[in-house]
Amino acid sequence: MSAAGWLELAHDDPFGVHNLPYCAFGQERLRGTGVRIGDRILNLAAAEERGLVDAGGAFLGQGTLNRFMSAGRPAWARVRERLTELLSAGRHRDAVEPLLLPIAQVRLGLPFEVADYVDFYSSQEHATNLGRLFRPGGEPLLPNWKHLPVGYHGRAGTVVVSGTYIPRPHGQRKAPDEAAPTFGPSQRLDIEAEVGFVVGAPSDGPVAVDDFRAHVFGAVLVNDWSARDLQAWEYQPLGPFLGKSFRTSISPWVVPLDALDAARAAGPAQEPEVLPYLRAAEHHGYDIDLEVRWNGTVVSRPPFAGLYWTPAQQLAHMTVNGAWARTGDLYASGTVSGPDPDQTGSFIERTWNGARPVRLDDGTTRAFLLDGDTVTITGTAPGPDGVRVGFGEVTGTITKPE
Ligand SMILES: O=C(O)/C=C/C(=O)CC(=O)CC(=O)O
Ligand SMILES: [Ca+2]
Ligand SMILES: [Mg+2]
Repeated sequence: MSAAGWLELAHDDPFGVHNLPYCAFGQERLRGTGVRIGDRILNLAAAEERGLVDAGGAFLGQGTLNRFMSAGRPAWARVRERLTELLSAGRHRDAVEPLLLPIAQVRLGLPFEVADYVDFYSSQEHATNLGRLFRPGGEPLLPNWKHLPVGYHGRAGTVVVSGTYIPRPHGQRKAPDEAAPTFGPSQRLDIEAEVGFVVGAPSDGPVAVDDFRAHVFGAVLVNDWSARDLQAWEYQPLGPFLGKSFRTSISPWVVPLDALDAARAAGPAQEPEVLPYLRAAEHHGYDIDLEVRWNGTVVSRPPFAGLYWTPAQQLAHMTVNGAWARTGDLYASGTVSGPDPDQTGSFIERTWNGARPVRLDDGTTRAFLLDGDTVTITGTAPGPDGVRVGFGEVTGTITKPE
């Protein structure tokens, strides 16, 4: 048997047995959860019903991953080991092959029900750029920024799966030189390329920074669509509100944390030293390469590895006040921006507030999003033996206001 097993996938398929991201799918007669292998999905309810996998019934009758995610790390590890065996060892082929569905034949849904949604602000380059753009003349990084992972609570109910259309939001906006606000469709619609982490095992209080792996199930790609004109007028003093809550898109695949072991990368040096509750025994982030396409043209390649605050620190901070974490809690990294202009995770940075429009392959130029524009964010990370781990994509197209 080759390393790629009976499925005969290419050795470097980013969706080989080293990855195994989970999803939820639904169509008229067929609704359930699955795990991706190559360009197919193993129907997990069918696999559990036939006794091929034992997740304590967590896959049966479920159109969402929440129940399985709540089962905790020992169950995730056991199921992952079993799935690896089923999808590698030739003796399982006859039982498993009939349960594989081509991805093209299913409608991928939101993989989990989002409990709470939190968005951080953890890229120093992004925070510095936005500080300059939103608060010119002031110190771009506020005094708290290097002491705690700044974040805000978003709107869980408007998190949508990749492929969902994004209607241009309406709202109030007021440019500094205007006397009074006006109401209408956003004229400065933007994206934010991020990585989100989802809580599987709940907590009844603070999650210590070293307990990250016991609670976090996996990671998704996030596009935190942002209406900059609405945001600039409304955000002080309480932070982002309607400028970001109209929709947030996530990828349909939840990449298990276990698939990202080879992508662990030393976290950044943190100076000044952080308070004890943010100090991890093993201070690490993840080396995930993002790519942002605007109507097909690659406009940016944001590097997640450079983020100042790690996902473990974010979760510890989010709960340190005594708040518990629930299954389905989604917390996003914040916009991922590197130091170079073509590494920025938002268009307000990429075009410097519209001053430097980008040219797309079709010869047109853009500052902010037009109706009909499509943005697709993809991501990959290092896996075992030089093979990449695929995150797939999160994509969305802007439609005229509803
Ligand atoms: O600097 C500000 O006032 C606001 C910045 C953001 O757009 C907030 C946000 O969504 C955080 C992020 O994605 O990094
Ligand atoms: Ca954001
Ligand atoms: Mg959003």
